[in-house]
Amino acid sequence: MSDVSVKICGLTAPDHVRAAVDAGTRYVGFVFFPKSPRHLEVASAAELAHLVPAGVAKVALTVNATDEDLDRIVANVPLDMLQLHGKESPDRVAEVRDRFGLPVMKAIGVAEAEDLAAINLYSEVADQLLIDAKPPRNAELPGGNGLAFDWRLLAGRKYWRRPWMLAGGLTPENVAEAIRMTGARQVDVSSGVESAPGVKDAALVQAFIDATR
Ligand SMILES: O=C(O)c1ccccc1N[C@@H]1O[C@H](COP(=O)(O)O)[C@@H](O)[C@H]1O
Repeated sequence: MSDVSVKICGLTAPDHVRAAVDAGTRYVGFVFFPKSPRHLEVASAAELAHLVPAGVAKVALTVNATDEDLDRIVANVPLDMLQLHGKESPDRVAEVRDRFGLPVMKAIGVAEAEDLAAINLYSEVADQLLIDAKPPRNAELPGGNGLAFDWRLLAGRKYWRRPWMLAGGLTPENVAEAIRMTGARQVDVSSGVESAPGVKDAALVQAFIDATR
């Protein structure tokens, strides 16, 4: 299970960044979605991004963002990747990738086997895929709900065409089992390392990363 890369998503304060970096994260995620308790204004995200050392990738998470939204984020926040976590079509993913010149990770919600078809579809246009639990109907947030899906759906299917991350309801307690069952080489967590919505807990962040090793 060595060399599993971790993304700690939804950092909202400088001490969150320090906790994630000190614990050995490979990616940090900044959320730009006003309904989320992890939402950041562009200026705050820029301040946090400047605390991230080289070697740790800075990811902007957006949901059905317009070009105007993305222009503002990309112009002001130093970034390494865009995470598209809404209902962006394959054409829109390709368009964002071309227009902004950054690698794009497309989130795919999974609840049942038929949802996996989207993985091949988006593999044509995205640089990475994030395989997350499908949000409940009428959920306020399309992710960050602390919900897991049935990891058995991914068992034996680890060789997708693109690098992928496992997400959804991961915690320090269950991440080792999730990696074992799915073969994931990258994992992403938000609410599972928080003491309250939007508040990352340094001990939980450390425990999560330790549990992936
Ligand atoms: O974290 C959020 O607030 C969020 C908002 C809107 C879309 C996605 C969001 N988070 C992403 O969802 C995964 C899973 O979250 P969790 O670990 O189950 O809480 C998270 O890693 C983010 O990439």
